[in-house]
Amino acid sequence: MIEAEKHHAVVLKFGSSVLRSEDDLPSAVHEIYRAWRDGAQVIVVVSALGDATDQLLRRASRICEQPEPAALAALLATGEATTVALLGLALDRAGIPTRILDPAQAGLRTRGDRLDAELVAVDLERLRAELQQGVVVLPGFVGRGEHGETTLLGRGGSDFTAVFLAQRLGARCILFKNVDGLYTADPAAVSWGQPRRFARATWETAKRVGGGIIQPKALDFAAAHRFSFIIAAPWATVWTEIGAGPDEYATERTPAMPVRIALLGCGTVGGGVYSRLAALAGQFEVIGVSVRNRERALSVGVPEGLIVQDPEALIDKPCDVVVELMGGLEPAATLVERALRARRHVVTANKALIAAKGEHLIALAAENGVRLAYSAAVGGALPALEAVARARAAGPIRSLSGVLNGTTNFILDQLASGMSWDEAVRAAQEEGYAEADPSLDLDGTDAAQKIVLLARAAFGVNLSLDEIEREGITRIDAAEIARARAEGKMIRLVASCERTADGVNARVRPQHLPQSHPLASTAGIENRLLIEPEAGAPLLIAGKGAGRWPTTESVLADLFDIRWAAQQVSSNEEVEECIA
Ligand SMILES: NC(=O)C1=CN([C@@H]2O[C@H](COP(=O)(O)OP(=O)(O)OC[C@H]3O[C@@H](n4cnc5c(N)ncnc54)[C@H](O)[C@@H]3O)[C@@H](O)[C@H]2O)C=CC1
Ligand SMILES: N[C@@H](CC=O)C(=O)O
Repeated sequence: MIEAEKHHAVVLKFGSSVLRSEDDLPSAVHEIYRAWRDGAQVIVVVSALGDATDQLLRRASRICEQPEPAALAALLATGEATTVALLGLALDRAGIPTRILDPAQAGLRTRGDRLDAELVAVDLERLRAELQQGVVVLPGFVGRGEHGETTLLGRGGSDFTAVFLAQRLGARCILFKNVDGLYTADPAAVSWGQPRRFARATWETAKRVGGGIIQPKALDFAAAHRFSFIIAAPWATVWTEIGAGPDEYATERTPAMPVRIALLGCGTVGGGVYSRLAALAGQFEVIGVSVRNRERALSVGVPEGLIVQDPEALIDKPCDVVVELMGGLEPAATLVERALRARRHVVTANKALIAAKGEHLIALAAENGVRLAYSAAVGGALPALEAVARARAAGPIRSLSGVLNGTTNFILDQLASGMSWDEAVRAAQEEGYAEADPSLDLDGTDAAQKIVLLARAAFGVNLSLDEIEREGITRIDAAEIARARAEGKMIRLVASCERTADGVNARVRPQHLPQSHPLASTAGIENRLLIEPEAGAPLLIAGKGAGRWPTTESVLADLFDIRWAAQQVSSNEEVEECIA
């Protein structure tokens, strides 16, 4: 990851070369999610998809040969507005809290030519307030003139929007392109010779050699404000920093091989993970999928040739990462142990496994020099373990409390809206929210397993499930929910733990929360976690905690982290070989 985490805020700009169609939206979501999970406040600036702007221009010219700027600006702005809306939907599917803004809401004021305007102001107060609520997505290329009219920033103007916003916010800025940085000449246009990539280049050099890669107005603005930014391809492990320089060529590395993955389990989450890995074939290669139910695997497009029945044989095949998405304690525990001993990294979403055997497996991974990653085991897309780790690094934590089970929260909402118990449970199962055995959700076991993982991250203790006092939602009915609502309260299943003089205490139980409580309005499959430090302000985080796509997002982020780390190691080895 490109140092987004060191900055409080990061502006990520996705241009038409990387968002060619709706099919590219999930890949942009992976980049956005990783930056958000790392604790950055994320502002996303988008262009129109692919050649949408050209198509709109052709459409305009079919109607009127010399269109009036007001109408043309209004028409072209729909390209970016469409991408913003579509990306908003893709982020929602992934369970990431998102705020969509239009140029007027963002206060993006311009001056000058209506079709080639200069940005002069942005409503920073509004932006900062929106960033407290989630990832902010807004259109590039479009602003509002002095009288509120739609204005455009000239072709490639989304670069200008991104650089301008980042400079004003004091944020990091990454412009994602379909090249992994600035080259001495456009690699797509050169018919002979090998253009060289810059690791670092001045604004002037970028303007001289950049051709169409960065909008000249964005470069002029950056140069005038001595503002550095990055040009990268999605999932880049290399990039170019455009700034004060001096110019420096990159040491070219051997292109990275795809990370080889053995997938164990292809149900709700495994099916989502497989379909994304298949779409990311340049980065990952699935070498086999171990399943119990062939039909389910075939239905998400796993080819016959990849389906295997013997998970042990699959783990023993040459591979880099084993992704365990079968769930339950056995055979998952035995297989994960085998994978770690064979020096495979392991990614899992299995909280039952990590709650029961985490201490042992973490030690085994360390002994074998591999990673055991399990972000998805708590909170789906909610980056709960990461937020707790950051809070702990900043100072001692007093307590944690959260709504950590999506199924029960969803069921409580369905009961409140008139559904019967059986219907509500069936709906949670059909949507893929519930555990294979839904009683684990209903009786509070799933939330208790999650609080075991969080207590380990917050306090370094290994609680056993038996130590956790727990009560689920099985005794709650619609009448009790209605009574609570009449008193201005919401019933939520809350898992919590805190340090006391006697150690760490944890519990799971339904609570009647006043509307003003930060967990009271947790809706549907949303999860929320409140982290209270010994000193300083509490932190509340939210995100979708269950379902195929939120959980897939989290598993994918673990895999991208492993890919990133592996490439750092191999490029360091290459440098050492050169020195030797
Ligand atoms: N569904 C969700 O929203 C979330 C699930 N998780 C966790 O992710 C894991 C997977 O959950 P889901 O995909 O929902 O479950 P699922 O029941 O839909 O999928 C599990 C798949 O693994 C297969 N499987 C089980 N044992 C196997 C074996 N021995 N060999 C080969 N395949 C085997 C099953 O046939 C099934 O297709 C679980 O640990 C769960 O707790 C975590 C976060 C959210
Ligand atoms: N069954 C779990 C799935 C995610 O962990 C839930 O409903 O929260």
